[in-house]
Amino acid sequence: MPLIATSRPLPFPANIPSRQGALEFRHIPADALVPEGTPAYVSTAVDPVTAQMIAAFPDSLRLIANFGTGTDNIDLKAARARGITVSNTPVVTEDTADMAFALILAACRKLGENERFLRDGSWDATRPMASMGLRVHGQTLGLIGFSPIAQAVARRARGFDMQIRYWNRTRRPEAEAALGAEYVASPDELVAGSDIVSLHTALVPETRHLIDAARLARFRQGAVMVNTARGPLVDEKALAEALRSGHLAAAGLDVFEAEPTVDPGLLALPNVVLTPHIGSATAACRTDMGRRVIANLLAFLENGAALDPV
Ligand SMILES: NC(=O)c1ccc[n+]([C@@H]2O[C@H](COP(=O)([O-])OP(=O)(O)OC[C@H]3O[C@@H](n4cnc5c(N)ncnc54)[C@H](O)[C@@H]3O)[C@@H](O)[C@H]2O)c1
Repeated sequence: MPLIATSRPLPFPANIPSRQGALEFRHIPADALVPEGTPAYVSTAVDPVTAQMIAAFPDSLRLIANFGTGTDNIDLKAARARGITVSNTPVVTEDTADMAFALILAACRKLGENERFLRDGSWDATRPMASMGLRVHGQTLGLIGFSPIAQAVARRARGFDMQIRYWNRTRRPEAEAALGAEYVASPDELVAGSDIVSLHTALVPETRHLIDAARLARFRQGAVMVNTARGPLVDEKALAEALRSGHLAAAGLDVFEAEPTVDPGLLALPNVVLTPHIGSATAACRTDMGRRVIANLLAFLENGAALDPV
């Protein structure tokens, strides 16, 4: 019966058969030793798998199956050095794109702020022009990164008659033509020419603080920024300042620099919509992700190759 260590208790069914017998999932806390003989470790995107943990894994452990798409929680270099395969669950694209679009709409149309007015009894049909929301349809959408999620956002934006521009470290002519998107050569040029900017790059050392104070200064006056990718892509303190000064009209954030802590400066602002990293948090998507973790485990245990190696 293969023992599969997990970084937290996971609601997997008890009797998943494999050629080596039913899989037995057992939560092993980060500071405890994974037993010898364990072939795989399942992590979730919010549980760090550090170099120290990887060094302490038994020699039998050959696969880290991440329950999530982003693998920045795992020290990939340390895994590679020990010859451990890492897999992910790239089945969250459409749900996360829905979330990015929900944040675009919520930030531009001030959904959070307006709902708070209604709930606290301040319904006021005569509110001044300055408190009005921003138009979404027909605006210019700038995508930072042309990842699968970015392209799914672009498909939605077409239905809103938006002009789509993107910057990616590699130009993607085919996807660009299919989506009617315009390639822009630098992030600075992209933010300077977009009404709404949405972030979609992976978090790697080169993309940390891709959006810092200097780049925020290049955004259009009154622009909107949405981040459903990873918090550390943005210098949160600089973003809070840009929102406080009004240089940015609004933001929508699903991810944060030090989750689950949110910068108090952001919490204090009315013009930012904040959600607790729920890009993939639909019941259907989480079910798909769980199935994909199991499919990766079985493929690896039975055929020696994961379906979704990173
Ligand atoms: N909010 C959520 O719940 C949620 C859900 C899924 C994914 N995500 C995040 O969304 C983002 C996009 O995910 P995805 O699956 O579409 O794509 P991905 O994670 O495969 O990222 C690919 C993108 O990152 C860019 N990239 C990689 N290395 C780079 C570098 N050194 N410099 C510049 N760009 C670089 C690539 O060019 C590409 O555009 C990721 O950050 C991912 O972690 C968030």
